[in-house]
Amino acid sequence: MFLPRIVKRMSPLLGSRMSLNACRFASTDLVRTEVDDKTGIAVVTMNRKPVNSLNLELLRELSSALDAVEKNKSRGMILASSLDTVFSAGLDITEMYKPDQARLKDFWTTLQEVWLKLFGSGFPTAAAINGHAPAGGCLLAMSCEYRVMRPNLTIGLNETQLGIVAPSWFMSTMENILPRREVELALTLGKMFSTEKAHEIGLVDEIVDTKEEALAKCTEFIQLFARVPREARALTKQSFRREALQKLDRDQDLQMFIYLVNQPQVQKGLGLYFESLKKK
Ligand SMILES: CC/C=C\C/C=C\CCC/C=C/CC(=O)SCCNC(=O)CCNC(=O)[C@H](O)C(C)(C)COP(=O)(O)OP(=O)(O)OC[C@H]1O[C@@H](n2cnc3c(N)ncnc32)[C@H](O)[C@@H]1OP(=O)(O)O
Repeated sequence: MFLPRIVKRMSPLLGSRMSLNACRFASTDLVRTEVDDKTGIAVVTMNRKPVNSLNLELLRELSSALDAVEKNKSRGMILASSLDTVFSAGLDITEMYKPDQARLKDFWTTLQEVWLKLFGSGFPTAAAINGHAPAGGCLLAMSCEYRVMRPNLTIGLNETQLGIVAPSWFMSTMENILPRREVELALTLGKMFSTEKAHEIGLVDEIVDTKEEALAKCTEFIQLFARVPREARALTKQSFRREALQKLDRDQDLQMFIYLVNQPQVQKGLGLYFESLKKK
């Protein structure tokens, strides 16, 4: 259970430029939320070693962090990772391989919830992609309004490479950024883009060398909205994203997921993939 701890502290996060700003922290082991008092922007940092794979607990805490950002009326939110080379490895395969059925249901429902809150948020969002972002990691980054990434990393929806199918709302999220043709190719190939290629096609907005620069660029993006009336901005964003949001029929999607994941050939594929990751 996520219990936000709100305390005043000096920010160690953004280096010397921001170190004098007092921050409010609402943190757990898996997700750290820090609101800069000067900018009013919350940085939500995923912290699940070794690769921020999204298990039920991490998803629950992300969901609570998004609620806290909304409730605190933050000016915006930056999603980041505490890890040096991985933003998020996507869904935790162990949640889907030989799953406990009740937990599997909870897991998928919580993932839906996180996406609905992040993609559908009224506040501005940006992703500081300071590491690889395959599959579910790419979904989180794409659900934000702006993406800043370090060089020589990879990002994409690689599901077909694993023998599984990205749910239609993963597809709609990519389609909110890239032209349809590009999305179809990326999805059918299960393409992982380099940072540089992702920037060239517009999947990523800026490339920077360090995490600190990524956070600074995300901050600049969010500050673009400083003079735009908050409600008007929020309703415009939500209206623009409504079609994608409304297309998700949560019950039907859950049933389809449970059915497909439990298919013997999908279980076999997930098992082989998981083994190959371990042997790497
Ligand atoms: C027809 C049927 C259709 C559908 C039904 C089924 C499903 C529907 C749902 C579909 C949606 C899926 C979305 C997903 O997100 S699936 C997950 C996809 N993720 C990946 O493919 C990423 C895999 N990981 C990597 O590529 C690398 O780990 C990464 C580049 C992120 C980092 O590399 P690095 O070299 O730094 O670390 P590794 O040595 O590879 O890994 C360290 C340990 O972490 C474990 N690991 C990695 N990724 C995962 C993961 N996603 N889940 C669980 N565990 C993971 C890895 O095994 C290593 O473990 P140890 O060996 O140290 O024990």
